[in-house]
Amino acid sequence: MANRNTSPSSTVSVHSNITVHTEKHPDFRASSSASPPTSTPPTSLGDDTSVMSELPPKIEQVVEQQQDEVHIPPPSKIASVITQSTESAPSTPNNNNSGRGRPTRSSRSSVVTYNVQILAGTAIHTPTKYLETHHGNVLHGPIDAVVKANPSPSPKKRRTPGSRRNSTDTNDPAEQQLAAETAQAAQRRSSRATDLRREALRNLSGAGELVANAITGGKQLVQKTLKRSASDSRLRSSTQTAPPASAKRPRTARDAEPNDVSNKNGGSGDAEKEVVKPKSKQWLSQGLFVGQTRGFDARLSGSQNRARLKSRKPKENNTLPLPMFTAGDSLDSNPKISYRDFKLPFDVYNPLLRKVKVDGWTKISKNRFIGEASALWKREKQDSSQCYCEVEDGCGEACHNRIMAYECDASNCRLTEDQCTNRPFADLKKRSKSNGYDYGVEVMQTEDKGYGVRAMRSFNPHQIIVEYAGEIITQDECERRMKQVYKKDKCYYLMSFDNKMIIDATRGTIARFVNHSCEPNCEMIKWTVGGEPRMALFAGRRGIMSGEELTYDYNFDPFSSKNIQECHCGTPSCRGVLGPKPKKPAHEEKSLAASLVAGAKRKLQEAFGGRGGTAGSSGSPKKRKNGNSATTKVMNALAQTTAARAKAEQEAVTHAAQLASRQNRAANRSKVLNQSKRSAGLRKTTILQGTTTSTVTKSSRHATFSIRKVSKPSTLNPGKRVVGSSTQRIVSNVLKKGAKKGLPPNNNSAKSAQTQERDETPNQDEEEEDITSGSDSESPNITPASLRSAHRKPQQQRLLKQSKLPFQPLNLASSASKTKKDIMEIPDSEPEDEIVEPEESDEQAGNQDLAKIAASKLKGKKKANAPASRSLHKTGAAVTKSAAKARAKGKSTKHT
Ligand SMILES: C[S@@+](CC[C@H](N)C(=O)[O-])C[C@H]1O[C@@H](n2cnc3c(N)ncnc32)[C@H](O)[C@@H]1O
Repeated sequence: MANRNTSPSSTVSVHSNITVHTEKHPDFRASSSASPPTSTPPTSLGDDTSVMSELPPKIEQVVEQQQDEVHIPPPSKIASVITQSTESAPSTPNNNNSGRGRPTRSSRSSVVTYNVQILAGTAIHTPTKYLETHHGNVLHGPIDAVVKANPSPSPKKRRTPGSRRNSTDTNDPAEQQLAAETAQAAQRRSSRATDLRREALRNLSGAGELVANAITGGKQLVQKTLKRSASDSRLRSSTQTAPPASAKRPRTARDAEPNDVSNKNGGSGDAEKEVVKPKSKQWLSQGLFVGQTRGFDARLSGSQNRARLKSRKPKENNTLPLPMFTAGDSLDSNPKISYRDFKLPFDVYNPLLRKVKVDGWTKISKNRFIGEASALWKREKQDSSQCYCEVEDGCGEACHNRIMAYECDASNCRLTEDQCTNRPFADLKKRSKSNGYDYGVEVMQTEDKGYGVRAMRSFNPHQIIVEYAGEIITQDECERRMKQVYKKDKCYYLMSFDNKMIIDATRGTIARFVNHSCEPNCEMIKWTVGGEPRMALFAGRRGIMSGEELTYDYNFDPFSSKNIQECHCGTPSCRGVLGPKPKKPAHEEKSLAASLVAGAKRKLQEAFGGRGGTAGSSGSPKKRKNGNSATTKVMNALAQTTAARAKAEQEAVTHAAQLASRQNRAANRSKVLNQSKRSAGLRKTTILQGTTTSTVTKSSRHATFSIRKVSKPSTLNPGKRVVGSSTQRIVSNVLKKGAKKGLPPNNNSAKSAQTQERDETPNQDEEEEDITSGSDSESPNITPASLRSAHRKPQQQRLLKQSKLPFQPLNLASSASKTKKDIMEIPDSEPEDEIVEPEESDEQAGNQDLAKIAASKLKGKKKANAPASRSLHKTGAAVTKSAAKARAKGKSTKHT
């Protein structure tokens, strides 16, 4: 026993304390080791010597025989035997000292303990593998039958799973296991009985007859039990070579395969063949759908259906194969196919909503006024917006409301809810009523930014994601909370809102958890919904993929340096802190159009308020407050203005040159025309013949061609004094007078002036008098382009802008007055350019006039600038008023 093998594979029991000599049938050695580790605890008996060695050889033989026959006595009988033996035990010499407290070794060994589970065969925790190893070779039944069934057992050979399968001839592992377990249970019961019997024998070693009787009785009992168990069909089937599984019909042909093979190899014949035959599907032989295939169309005839079936192409499989099974293979097998990256939907790769529980977050879904905020909130209606979109537009990108960040509703949009696509907050409301994936965001735990929010679905570019709502508080309340309530907090949920109020989302929507990023994927935008401002998080221009963390740029105002926080957004352009966005240089910020508008404004200021943008900007307290950035802005603006001015000057010069060449060409043409017309003896020419020839010639040209064209200042030839009393001069006079009277310039006066001109009054004084008298005689022929163009204020502005002349509102009067002056400056050498190319439109004509003015202005820029502004103020009430208005406007703009 000292060298006893205690390993689990040992065939010697360490618990039963019985060593059975099994020379005859070494295979049976294992039967004594049936008791698992949890069975009867070891006693001190037999540590040195085998009990069996003390047994008389006769008894040992009996035991051997008993074992060979594998009789299992019922436990109750055995117990009675054991009781008897223990009762008789004190009479044995080993128990002599029982009266002195601790009993002797041998007496202690006689105290039998039982493991009821083992005895009942319900101890299922013994590893099956262990049991298989040790009890697989136990045979059951009468010896004769066993010997018959196993004529030449190979005692040393261990059973492998393969060999076991061969012996059972089944492939169903469940059934194999069931059979094995049943067999093992039976073995356990039998071996336990044997063990107990042996123990009983050992205990009764000195009991002589009693023992012999007991054994005999026990033998009978065991035999009876064995017979009973042999009659049990399950036990019987477990010991038979044919597996119990074979009784069952296999479900598939594959299941049946091994049996088929065994049949081919001389298996058990036709009966078994039938057993392995797979189930055949039962088809309907009657009823409505008999004979119809899946694609059968009842409207077609049989042959048509067949033809259709034949012609049908195999359906293309559009289902996305799961990448974990196929993507790799596909990539390897077909390198020609190009694949694109994709992401699985959030609910596929992350199917469960993660409910992160956040302490101290009271969720509210609507803005709530707190304290004074409600009283101080300005309730007057916000600026309204209206859209005029058509149904086809659907309030798309061009929708006025959308551009102005106003939500469309019945009051400001003609489209219905279904037609209009500019109702983000209404959409959000709908979404919030559906499931979590529709709503689309959830709180997550980030690595180093605390909580965050991630998308559980994809969002289109600029689609609304979630509203930022909370408590609306005043600035005072905000300061109080910062100092008192949130003193120790690291995270703030405060956001500037409308009416100088603040949204505190400490109690608010999930949007409060959205973290900052210097390269964000969302934007926080204020919208006007039903006349009220509301903040919401919108997807950026790239849109959002499911699973992405949502971020926006806080443009954070830390209030004090104490609150400056380190940024962990980890983007390449991270600014390092949760600070405000650096201001972009003005030229980057503004579009070309915006800068042009700004330039025009500046010029307005120059014209009305003083020279240069610096003075204007310095007057702005707001800009002064802004410090460096404001200065930079002004400097940039100045640089821009200078550059634009230089460019415009260049353009004006070019334009003037073009005009000059055009005029030359026109003059040449007119010479030819004049010659032919002179010969025709025109009336006007005759009238004017009393004056100088040259005058006649020229005036006749005027008379002939200038009825419509003369109005252009450029067409006037100031070199000819007589002709100097041209329409323009008259117009300017009329306008001047009108302006002096405080009258707005009107076409009538201009027209009357031209009517006068039509009469070709030779004397300028006369002319002027006539004009003063204000003859209103109208001529349908007189619609001078110059008058129309002169009335086109924007046109003038544009040209003036080009020429960089100071802006002149109601420029008509001043330009007219100056025209007169300018005309005087134009040298005589300028020929009859009044005969303008007939193909030119009125507008072009006007342009040319103004361009000419511009060109002449450029000649003496300094000179021109100063009187211009002066004349502006002098020109008349209308001008003064508008100038004052414009100036006031410019100033007020600065101050806001
Ligand atoms: C509106 S809360 C955002 C939710 C916050 N992470 C939380 O756990 O409740 C703003 C606070 O989040 C933290 N935070 C947000 N974005 C961050 C970033 N990019 N880096 C570091 N901290 C950030 C800052 O502490 C900040 O005060």
